[in-house]
Amino acid sequence: MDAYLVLHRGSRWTDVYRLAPPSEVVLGRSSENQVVLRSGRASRRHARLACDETSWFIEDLGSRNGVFVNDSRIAQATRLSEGDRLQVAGFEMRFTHDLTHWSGSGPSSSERLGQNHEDDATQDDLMLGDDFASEADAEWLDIVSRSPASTLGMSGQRNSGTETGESGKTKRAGQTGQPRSPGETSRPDSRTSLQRSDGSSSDLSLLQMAFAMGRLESPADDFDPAAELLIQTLAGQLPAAEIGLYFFDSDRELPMPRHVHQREGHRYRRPPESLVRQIRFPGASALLARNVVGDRRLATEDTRGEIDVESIVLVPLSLPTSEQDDSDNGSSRAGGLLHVITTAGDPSLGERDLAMIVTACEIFCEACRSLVRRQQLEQTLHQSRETIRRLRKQLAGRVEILGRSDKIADVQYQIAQVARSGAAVLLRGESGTGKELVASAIHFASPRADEPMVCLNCAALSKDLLESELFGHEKGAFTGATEQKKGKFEAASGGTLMLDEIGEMNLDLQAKLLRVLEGHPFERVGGHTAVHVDVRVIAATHRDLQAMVQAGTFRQDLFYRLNVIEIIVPPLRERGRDVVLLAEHFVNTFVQTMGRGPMKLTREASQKLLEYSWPGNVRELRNVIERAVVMAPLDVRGLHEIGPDELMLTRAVHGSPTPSPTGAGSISMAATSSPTGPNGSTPAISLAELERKHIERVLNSTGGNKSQSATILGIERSTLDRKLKRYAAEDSKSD
Ligand SMILES: Nc1ncnc2c1ncn2[C@@H]1O[C@H](COP(=O)(O)OP(=O)(O)OP(=O)(O)O)[C@@H](O)[C@H]1O
Repeated sequence: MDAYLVLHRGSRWTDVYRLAPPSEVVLGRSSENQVVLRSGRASRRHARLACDETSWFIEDLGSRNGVFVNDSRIAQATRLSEGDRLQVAGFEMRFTHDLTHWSGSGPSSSERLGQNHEDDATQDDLMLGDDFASEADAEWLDIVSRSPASTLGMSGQRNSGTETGESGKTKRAGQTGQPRSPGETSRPDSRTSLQRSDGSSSDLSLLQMAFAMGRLESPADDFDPAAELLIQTLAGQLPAAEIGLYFFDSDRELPMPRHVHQREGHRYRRPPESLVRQIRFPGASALLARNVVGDRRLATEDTRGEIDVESIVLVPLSLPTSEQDDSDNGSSRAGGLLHVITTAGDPSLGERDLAMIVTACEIFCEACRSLVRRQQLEQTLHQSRETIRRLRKQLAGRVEILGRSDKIADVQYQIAQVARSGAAVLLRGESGTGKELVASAIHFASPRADEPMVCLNCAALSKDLLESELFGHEKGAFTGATEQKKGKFEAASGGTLMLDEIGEMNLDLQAKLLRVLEGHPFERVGGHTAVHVDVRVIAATHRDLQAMVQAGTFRQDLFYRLNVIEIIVPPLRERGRDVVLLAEHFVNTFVQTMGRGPMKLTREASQKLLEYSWPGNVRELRNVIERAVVMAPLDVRGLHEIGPDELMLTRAVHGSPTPSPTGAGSISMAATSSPTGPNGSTPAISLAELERKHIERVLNSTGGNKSQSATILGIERSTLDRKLKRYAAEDSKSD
C-alpha cells in the first residue's frame, strides 16, 4: 500500500510525496534517509512524520513553536487517519491513500512526486513557522548529505536510506527555472553516476591514490603533493566535472582555491557562500546538491549571471596542523573543502559519486595526518637522540679513574694514548680492579663516544649461550629462539664492545671471534645472512693468556689480535693512599644516593684501610664502605665519623704480596686460621693460593653460602663459581 502526503497552501497543493512504508519525512531538518522539505538550520529538529501500512504519525521533535494538529499542540506521536488534515504553522498536510492520478514511477520509498508552481507561491509562503522567519539563507535545495565514507560501502553499493529525496527538483516555488508538473518524476539519480566506469575501477584508483599518498615524503606542512594526487584521481574518475580544493583557517573567509581542475572550454566557479556555510562547522557532513541549474541563490561573483551549475558536491576536509596532536577530533584549526561541480548539459553527480569523492577526501586527510604524525615522530626521535648524546656526555664525565698513585697515573696516560686509535686493547688485572671502568674511559675518550658501549662477561654464559649473545640468533635457531635477536656485536655497531673474562671463551668461539676481528662478516646463530659491523673490541682478563696459549687453551692468533695494546690495571694494594681517596669518594657517593647526613672517615679508619690487603680490590672497598654507610646510626646530628670498627675489617691478613706496616685486616666474618708463617713472617705461597685460602675461609664463615661469600669477597657470584670449579678441577688432577 502506498500512502501519500499532499502539502497544501490554502486551496492549492504545493507538494506531493509518496510514502511507501516504512518511511518518514522530517520537517525542517536535512539528513540522509529522509525527504527534506527544507534544509535550512540543518541541526534543528522540528517534527517527524512517519507512516506504516495503515496510518501516519506525527511527532514533535521539540520545535520552538511546537507542532499543531487541528489546533492542539501535540506532545508525542499522534496518529493520523486517512483523510486527516494537519495544520503545521501555516500550511496544511493531507494524508490519503488515493492518489492514483499521480502515480509516480520512482523507485524510492519516500519520494516527492510533484511540485506545483502555478500559484506562484513564494518561498516565504511555505515557511514552517516563525522559527524560520528570520532565516535569510534558507535553502530549498535537494540536498543529500553524506557522513564519513568509512561508514559507507563503495563500488556502486546503494544505501537504501539515500533513496529518499531523489526526486531532485532544484528549487521550490517562487524561483526561476522550469517548474515540473505534478506527476513528473525526477531522474532516479541514485543509480546514476558521473564516474567513468563501474565501482571496481574507482576502488582501484582510490587504492592507487592511497598507495601513492603513503609514499609521499613531503614535509608535514606541505599538503600540496597529496592534494594534487587527489585532484588527479577525481578528475580521472569524474571526467565531466570541475574541481576546486581550498585550504583555510577556521576564522577566515573562503580563500582562492589552492588547486583547480577544469576541463578545456569550461571554467571552474567557486562555491556559493550559502552552501559553504552548511559544511563549515565541526562534524559537518559532505553534501550533494542536484538539479540546481538556474538557482539564483547559487550565484557568486564568479558566475557573472550565468548560473549553469547542474550539481554540486562539497566535502569538508579535516586537515591537521603541525602543532596539532594526532588525536583528530574534527575540530582542527586548519581546514579545507573540496568542491566538485557539473554544469548544465552534463550528467548530474549522483550518490555513488558523492561516496567516492568523500572516500577519496578521507584518504587525502589521513595522508595529511600521517605526514604530520611522521614529522612529530621524527622530531621525537631527534630529541631522543639528543638526550642520549647528552646523557652519554654526562656519563663520560662520570667515568673517572680515581687515584693519584704512579700506577694509576700510568693507566690514565695509557688510556689517553689508546683512546684516539681504534686498536684492540687487552686489559689485564685482578677481579674488581676497575678493568670495565678503564674500558669505558677508553670508549668515552675515543671518537666512538657517541656510539654504544656494550659489555659482555664471557665467563657468565655457557658456550652456546655466549655465541648467541655475541652474534645473535635467528628465529627458530634453537629451542626457545622464538624471535630473531641481534647480538652484542650488532648492538655495539659503530661503538665499543668490551669482552670481559675473555680467557673463559672456548676454542670454537675464539675462532669465530678472530674472523670478525679480522674484518670478516658473521652470521647469526641459525642464519645465513652475512652481517658486517664496525666495532672496536676491548678484551679483559685476570688470567695469564700467554700461559694459556702455551697450554693450548687459548688461540695464539687471537691473543696477538687482542693484545695489540696491553694495559695492566694494578691491584688496589699497590695503589698506596689511593685506597683512602677512593674510600672518601665512596662515602660521599653513598651518603648522597642514600640521602644520609654528612659522614667522614676517622684517621684510624683510614689507617685501617691502608693496612688491609684488598683481595677483592676496588669492588671490595666499595662494598665495605657501602656497608658502613648503611649501618651508620640514623639518629646522628651533624657529622658522623666512621670509625675503624664500623668498617668491619678486624683481623690482619698477613702474607699479602704488598705487606703493610701493621699487617692487613681481614673481614670480620672470616675464620680464625690465618695464612701467616711460623714467626708471623710472610709465608712462601703464591697470590693464587692466598686467594683460594681466603675464599675457603669466607665460605666456611658463611656456612657455604656462595652468594653471601661473593658479597663479602666483593666479587660476582659467577666469578666465585668459576674459581670454585677451577679449584675442584685442580684437586681432581692432583688426586
Ligand atoms: N679507579 C676507580 N675509581 C672509581 N671507582 C672504581 C675505580 N676502579 C674500580 N672502581 C669501581 O669498582 C667496581 C669494580 O670495577 P670493575 O667492574 O671495573 O672491575 P673489573 O676489574 O672489571 O672486575 P671483574 O674482573 O670482576 O669484572 C666498580 O664499581 C667500579 O666503578
